[in-house]
Amino acid sequence: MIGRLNHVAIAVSDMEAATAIYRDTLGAEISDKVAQPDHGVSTVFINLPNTKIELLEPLGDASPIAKFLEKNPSGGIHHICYEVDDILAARDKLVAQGGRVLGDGNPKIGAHGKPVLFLHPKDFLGTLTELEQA
Ligand SMILES: CC[C@@H](C(=O)O)C(=O)SCCNC(=O)CCNC(=O)[C@H](O)C(C)(C)COP(=O)(O)OP(=O)(O)OC[C@H]1O[C@@H](n2cnc3c(N)ncnc32)[C@H](O)[C@@H]1OP(=O)(O)O
Ligand SMILES: [Co+2]
Repeated sequence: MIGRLNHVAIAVSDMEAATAIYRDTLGAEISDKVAQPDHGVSTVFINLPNTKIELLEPLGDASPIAKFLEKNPSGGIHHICYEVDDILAARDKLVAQGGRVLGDGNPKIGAHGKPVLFLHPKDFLGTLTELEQA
């Protein structure tokens, strides 16, 4: 079902400090910061030869990453994102196997303009898992 690793997301409380680490210390090229109001986060992407790193900073009062950052104030790996050829077929198959899709169960448009959905971390080895339509 799953295909390419699209991105690994890291939650951060200070985006400027985080981008400085990737840009200045690790020598990576970073994207502009983009507000994603439908997702309660702001994002910066780091394009690597084989995948991407997504830096996430809370946006608004009800950010889904707020509690994670309370527990991990210096930041941490928040989720991984796999591409799938057919996100609705993947969702239906996972739900039929007892997997929990977060939110209302329907895909939302993600940071790359494609449908995404999230799977509960307790069903996937303690790892919050995002699926993105390829
Ligand atoms: C920019 C758009 C998009 C893209 O295109 O890339 C994005 O990436 S948006 C990214 C942000 N959006 C989301 O994360 C949406 C999905 N997330 C959620 O619905 C919630 O964050 C959550 C996963 C349901 C967690 O909710 P929360 O209220 O923060 O915590 P809970 O108390 O309900 O947590 C229950 C349980 O799960 C553990 N947990 C929580 N978050 C994670 C995590 N990121 N990785 C691993 N485990 C996680 C939490 O510790 C609790 O465990 P126990 O303490 O053992 O009960
Ligand atoms: Co993501």
